[in-house]
Formats: sequence, C-alpha cells, structure tokens
Amino acid sequence: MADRNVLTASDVTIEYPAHSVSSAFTAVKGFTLVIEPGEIVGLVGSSGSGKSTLAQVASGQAAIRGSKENSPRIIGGSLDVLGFQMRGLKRANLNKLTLGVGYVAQDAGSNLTSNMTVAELVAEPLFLRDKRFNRQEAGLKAATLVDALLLPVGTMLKQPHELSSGQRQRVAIARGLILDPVLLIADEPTAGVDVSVRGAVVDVIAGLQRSRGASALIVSHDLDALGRAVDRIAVIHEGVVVGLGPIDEVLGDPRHPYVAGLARETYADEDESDEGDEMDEAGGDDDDASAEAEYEANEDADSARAEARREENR
Ligand SMILES: Nc1ncnc2c1ncn2[C@@H]1O[C@H](COP(=O)(O)OP(=O)(O)OP(=O)(O)O)[C@@H](O)[C@H]1O
Repeated sequence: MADRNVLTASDVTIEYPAHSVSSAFTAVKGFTLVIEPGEIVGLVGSSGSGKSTLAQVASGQAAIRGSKENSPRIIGGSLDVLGFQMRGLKRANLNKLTLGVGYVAQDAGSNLTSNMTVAELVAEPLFLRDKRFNRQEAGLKAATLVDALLLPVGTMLKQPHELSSGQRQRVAIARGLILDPVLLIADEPTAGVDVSVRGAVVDVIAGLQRSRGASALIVSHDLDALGRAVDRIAVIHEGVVVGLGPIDEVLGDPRHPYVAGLARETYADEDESDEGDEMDEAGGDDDDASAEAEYEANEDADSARAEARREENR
C-alpha cells in the first residue's frame, strides 16, 4: 500500500559492500525520518556523517549505478520514497520513482556537459523525458528558473566554462528543478556558491517546491544557508540521527554533544553580528565548554575518518 508521506525512513541501515581491497562499511545506522508533502527538510552533519550516502540511496541514484560501482545499499530497516520501497527496488519501479524525484549531486555543477549552452543544459531533462516537448515552453521554463536562481538572463547563451563554479552549481539546481519533482534531493546545493547568495539560493529551492506542494531534502553542512528556508532539520552524526525538528528547537535544546557544538557555533556567529544578543542557556559555561570541545574533537575525528575511508577506497 502506498505511503502518504513523500519519504518514510524507519531504522534504515546502509552499507558500502566489501570489495577487493576493503571490507564492508556501514555508513548510515538506524536512520529514521518522515518527510510530508510540501515539507522542506535540511539534512545537516559533518563531513563523512552519511549525508551523501542517504541522498544517493533515497534518490535512487545508488540503485541506478548498481553494485558494479560499489554503490551503497540498504541492509536494514525500510525506506519508502513516493510509495516505493527502496530496498530491492526493481528496475521498472526505479524508472517510475525517478519521474518524481529530482536529484542534484554534490558535484553536479562541475559535471555539466561542456559543449552545451545553459539554456540547453537546463531544458535537457524535459527532452530526455519527452523528445517532442514544446521548444518554446522549454525555453521559457528554463529562463524562468535561471532568473529565479539569480543568474543574469545572458547566462542562457553561455557554456559552463564561461561561468563561475557557483553559477554552474545554480545551473545544475535549475536542471534538477525543471521537471517539477515531487521530491527534490539536493546534496550541498550551495557548494561553491558565493556566500552572499547561498541563503537566497536555498530560499528559491524551498519556495519553488513549497509553492507546488512539493518537498525537498536539502543536504548541507551550512546551517546559515538553510536558515529559515527549511521546516525542520535532521542532524546526522556518524550515520545516526542526533537531532530532529525545527532548527531553533533542535539547537535550543541539544540532546547530543555534536548538536550542542553546532548550536554553540551558530549562536556565536549570530552574536558576532548582533552584539547585544545574549544567550541564556541552562548548564553553565563549563558544560558549554566541554560540549564545544567534544564537538571540535568530533569534527576533527570525522574529517580524519572520512579522509582515511576515501584513501582506502582509492
Ligand atoms: N564508495 C565508498 N565505499 C566505502 N565507504 C564509503 C564510500 N563512499 C563514502 N564512504 C564512507 O561512508 C561514510 C559516509 O560518507 P558520505 O559521503 O555519505 O558522508 P557525507 O556526510 O556526505 O560527507 P561530506 O559532507 O564530506 O560529503 C564516510 O565514512 C565515507 O568515507
């Protein structure tokens, strides 16, 4: 029976299978999350915490790439996306799933076909789905998205090499949005985007999806960029959800040292721009200091682990 939620993850465990030089690795452990229609959720966490792995599995991209490429696979729990059980999803259903799920990969901006114009790149998914799609309508849709993503209209005639990396990333986002996905999964959509427009880009993604009653899962390690655009955040740490809810609630009542560190960092940033704003936190300075120390230690350990794992898989 189809699930009314856009995404329902119950105790999902995901692993990268063993291959010639390395053993199997569990990247996500017991992940639970529900995304309702029209809801915008941010997935936050440090490097190597499992965000991209989840995004690849939930969007169907891992299944499309298949086992040959050492793609991650669900080994425990259940993940339902748009009514499809992602565990052991058949190829025919995978095609149906991707009609409704848009995916913007972490490095999407740097993988755009080099000899196409922005107009062609953004409109291409329409023609891949329907060769006879009306060209004028496609051009108009592409231009509207390019404009919404704060790119100059002149960008339409340019090729990727004529754009900055942040502009290329925004072209990739426009590509991900042009099919009006029921669920957009965007992995670090603001990577490389100028800091002054990062928040606005997330706002555009959230606004466009919300206006159609559609949903989004926006992966980011940048809470500032998610800002007020998301309804809730899920904080993931070492593959486990350690915080879930509206940003202010999660950060205001941290239940895990990683979240406490995240809160402290976020509030410190806010204090820098608003000097009179004092934090009134229970627990006192000693607790804050130890949480921050643990957060920083975790961050360092995460980066080291992620790098070691990448090295191992080279
Ligand atoms: N192909 C792979 N094989 C084995 N392990 C992998 C593979 N790809 C990633 N991992 C490991 O899985 C864990 C989660 O990685 P993932 O890329 O999902 O994290 P992330 O939170 O998206 O990090 P980042 O913010 O750096 O992109 C990491 O420990 C990583 O090293």
